[in-house]
Amino acid sequence: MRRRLRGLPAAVLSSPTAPLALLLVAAFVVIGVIGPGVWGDAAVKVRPDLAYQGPSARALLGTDSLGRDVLARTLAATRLSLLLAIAATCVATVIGVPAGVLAGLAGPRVRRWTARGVGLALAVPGILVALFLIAVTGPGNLGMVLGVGIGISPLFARAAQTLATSIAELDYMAAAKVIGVSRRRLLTRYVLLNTAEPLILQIGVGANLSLVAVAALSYLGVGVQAPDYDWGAVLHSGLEALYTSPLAAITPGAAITLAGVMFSLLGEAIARSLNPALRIAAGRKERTPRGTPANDDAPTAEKSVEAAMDNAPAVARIRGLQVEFGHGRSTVAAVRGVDLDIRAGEVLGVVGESGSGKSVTALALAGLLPPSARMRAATLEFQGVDLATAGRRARRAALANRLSVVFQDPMSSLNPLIRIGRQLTERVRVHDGLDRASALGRAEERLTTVGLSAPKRRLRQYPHELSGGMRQRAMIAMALMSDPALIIADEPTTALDVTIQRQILDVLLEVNDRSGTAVLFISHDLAVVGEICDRIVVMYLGRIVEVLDRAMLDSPSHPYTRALLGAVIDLDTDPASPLTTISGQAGPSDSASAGCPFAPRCPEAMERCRTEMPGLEPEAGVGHMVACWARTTAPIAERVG
Ligand SMILES: Nc1ncnc2c1ncn2[C@@H]1O[C@H](COP(=O)(O)OP(=O)(O)OP(=O)(O)O)[C@@H](O)[C@H]1O
Repeated sequence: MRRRLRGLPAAVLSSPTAPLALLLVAAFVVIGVIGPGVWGDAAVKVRPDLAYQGPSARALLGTDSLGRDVLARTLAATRLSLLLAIAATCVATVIGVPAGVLAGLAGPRVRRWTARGVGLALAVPGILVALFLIAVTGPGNLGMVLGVGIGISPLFARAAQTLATSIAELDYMAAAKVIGVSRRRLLTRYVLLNTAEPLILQIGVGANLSLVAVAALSYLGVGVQAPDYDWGAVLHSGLEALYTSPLAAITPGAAITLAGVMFSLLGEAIARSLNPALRIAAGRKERTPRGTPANDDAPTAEKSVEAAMDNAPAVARIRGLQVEFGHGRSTVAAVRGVDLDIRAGEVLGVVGESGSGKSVTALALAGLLPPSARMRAATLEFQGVDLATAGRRARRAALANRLSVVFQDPMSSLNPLIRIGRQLTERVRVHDGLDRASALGRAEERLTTVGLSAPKRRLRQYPHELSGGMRQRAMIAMALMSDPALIIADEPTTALDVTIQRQILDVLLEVNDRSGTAVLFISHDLAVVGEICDRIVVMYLGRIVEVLDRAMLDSPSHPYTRALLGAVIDLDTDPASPLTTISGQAGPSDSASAGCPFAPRCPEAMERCRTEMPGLEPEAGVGHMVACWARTTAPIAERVG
């Protein structure tokens, strides 16, 4: 914390508008503190005979309707005006921000209803809400502050909800959930910290709105009551003679405007100081349910699956996994009865076109499905713990210690506001109870394992200070922190350039070799999968259509796998011959049909393929399984080659 504060003043000052903001803050603070004492007497001295006088030595900016010094009143009113605006902003923040953040993190139904409620509340002008509250509580500061605060709180709620929802969907939130970061920490260190910058900007704007609303209410006579006065009250007593003595109205108006500018600039400077990229740049400048068995419609044949999966111990066992999204009629079946074992120490590739359910299957295992997903599974076991029936704590403990996820986009996989060292050590400090020094020692060792140079320095850096490849290495190091039994790598190289892709794949393979960590490698790229994986699972529209060893990749059985392979370009591809394409497109209508989902695009489809879903059946070769009528009804001699 101390270290963070070091760069903070520099970052605040690095904002181009910071000098003006600080000047205004200093001026308003001084005037607010000394105002009532220094100008209080002149401000209340009534001289009706001197009403609406122009500037003079006695009253530099003229007088109001009762002959009082306009400048003295404006200066003396500073303290109360600012305090009321700040109090109303605090009320709006305390109500709006937590409500918005919690709604943003809630399930889709709560989120929808809250968004509607906030939308309705936004349609009611804040000043009307304030007038209503004042009518209930009677005129006075308390009713006005509460009224204005409540009136503008929907603005804060809307901003906080939108920001929290967008953060909740980022990979680093998912990664933090997998490693078992507590809800409180998720809220403070992940959501609030990452929404602080725009929220503070919003609070600056909200303070400006409060200031104007408070002044307007006092101007209308329902806010600050005599003998007290704020800028709204000063404006009230000067506006009558706007055309003959404009200074009486312009002076408090100018004070309101300047204070509004101060709030906005201050919000901007503070928000900027929370952005680590700017902070560091500034610093450098200075220094330098368990469900029913799924896939009822298909002969899933658990027995044959068990028979075909060899006897190696499985880190994960999935049977009859089904996942749906949406509600009512607009339901999308993303996973439609998946049976899968991930063996200890293997690199298992999952391939298939976009939308085939690869990621959703992995997310279901990692307990990271979004709230809009409905999952059913006969078995969803990780290291012997049935995740489908285990309680939340048991599930979290099982996953947090031994399962890690490396996501596609290294930009969004790490919390941008927390240093690499802290992110890497979070899991082992929370779960293994390691002290800071030992945790940092382990983090340094893991960064070395994944080939990051100067690991000590990396631990002190923020994610934006690393390149994409370095960030992905850091993600893998983070995944390795608690010696996981399984790493889910969901297209971990897609966002990287080709040379870096190769390095990241090598790191994953080395980790697998060295520590025997199983890797579930999700990819579109059959060439890469064929190169690095021991076994390959091919998915099509939410189903597994083929499981095969790498050695069998030259002679797959399923027409879809053959078509995918035909579309791979390598150095042996004849540039003169046209590329193979798979005709048609995978679509929801295919997934809804009772038959094989690939039948509409399959060159070998028979009548039976369109009406009956083939189950995953053993083929020739150990562990080779295929779901295809053309293969499983072929004569056995043909099947065994
Ligand atoms: N949060 C979600 N809400 C609604 N539908 C979703 C959601 N996540 C995934 N889906 C749907 O589930 C299906 C499977 O998605 P999934 O992400 O698993 O596919 P994928 O094979 O991993 O594709 P890609 O390779 O493009 O990532 C798709 O039809 C997708 O639209």
